[in-house]
Amino acid sequence: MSTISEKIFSRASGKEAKANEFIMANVDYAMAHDGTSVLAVRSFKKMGLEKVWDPKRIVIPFDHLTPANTETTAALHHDIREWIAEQGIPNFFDVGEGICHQVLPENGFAMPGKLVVGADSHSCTYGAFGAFGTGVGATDMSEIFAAGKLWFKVPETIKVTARGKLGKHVLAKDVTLKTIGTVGAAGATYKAAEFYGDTITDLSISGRMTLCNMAIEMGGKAGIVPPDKKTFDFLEGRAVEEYEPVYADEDAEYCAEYDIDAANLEPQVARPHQVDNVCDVMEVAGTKVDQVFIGTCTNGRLEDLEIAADILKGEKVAVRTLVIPASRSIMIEAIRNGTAETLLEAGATLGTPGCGPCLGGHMGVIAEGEVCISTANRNFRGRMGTGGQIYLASPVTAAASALTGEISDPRTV
Ligand SMILES: CC(C)[C@H](C(=O)O)[C@@H](O)C(=O)O
Ligand code: SF4
Repeated sequence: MSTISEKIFSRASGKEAKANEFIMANVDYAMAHDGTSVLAVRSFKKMGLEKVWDPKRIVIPFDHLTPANTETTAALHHDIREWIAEQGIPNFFDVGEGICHQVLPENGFAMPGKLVVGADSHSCTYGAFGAFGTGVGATDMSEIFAAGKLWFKVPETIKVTARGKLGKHVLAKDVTLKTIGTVGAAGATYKAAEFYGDTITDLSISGRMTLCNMAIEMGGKAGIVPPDKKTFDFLEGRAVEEYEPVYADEDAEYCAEYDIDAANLEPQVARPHQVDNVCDVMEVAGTKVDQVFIGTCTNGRLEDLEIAADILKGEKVAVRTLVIPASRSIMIEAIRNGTAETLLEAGATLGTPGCGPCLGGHMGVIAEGEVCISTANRNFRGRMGTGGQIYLASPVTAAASALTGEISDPRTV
């Protein structure tokens, strides 16, 4: 009677692991990006260590401040590149390759049953592939760099079941926001979430990534979709090693259960400044926006860009609209299939694959008093610029709002 998390931690610790126990687990893959690797490497060096435990199991994408925005960032990038070369870490993805949470799955590091730990809170994205993906701080990451293991408290698990076919212009992001609105921003603190129901199995891999990506926004340690044929097809020729899918037992114990009625779901929006401040789009329709941002590890995939392009085709945006593909390969595909051209012709700006203005780093921060509707995962006060207001929504709601210059229900434009 075990949950997916208990099974993954049992394998990773070499002993039967049960919720609330403390265990030492072997990490399958460890990720740090340009933002956090700096601190992890500093702490690693402080321990007086020379070589990392296993260079092949470390993945470092540069995505947060890329291309470098200041001389300080450029110098940090420079130092980390040197350390990566010194350590012989083969899985280094430099400026322009994309956002860590897109780069790892695309390159086959997120696999069913694996323990994938990242020095970034949205590492829960890897749960879309049936992995236990979770974020840790940079100091914890330095321990993993050193020894390949870390202690964990095995989380309890909540079960979220979404049923019903999604209506027109209602997307994975709406299911995600509804789930967070229902569970609450702290409702799943230090718990894993397992996602079930026909709505979830019907989601594309991209949609499942959106859902798992935001598990941390309800406090979740992980968000996991049980792997199925879609997962295995995606991983075909991509997985970097063999993997063993893991499923929960019928009588696994859940600490809470939630049901989401997806059939009657309206497009959702999270209002400033909390991710669980969720409502139907109609409640905020008409709110004037200054900027639209389509991108991030939540919604910067090809499917998201295509959905936006569908709405914007042959039209002109009414406000500045920034589109940032989540990875190089997504950008290439968007160029190849005409999506990029459609977006550019509609007046959107296309940015280098990476995090962009998501956390207020650069490339599209907003001014005091400005409003941005964004496809990202966080709308905290000041995140995209002090005094700015962020509304979170799906790519189709964001694109519809770009057309009108105000928050709009995509079913009405
Ligand atoms: C910079 C990084 C530590 C941070 C995170 O952990 O999530 C960032 O990616 C974010 O989304 O706020
Ligand atoms: S896109 Fe945003 S949420 Fe995702 S890793 Fe980058 S900064 Fe964090």
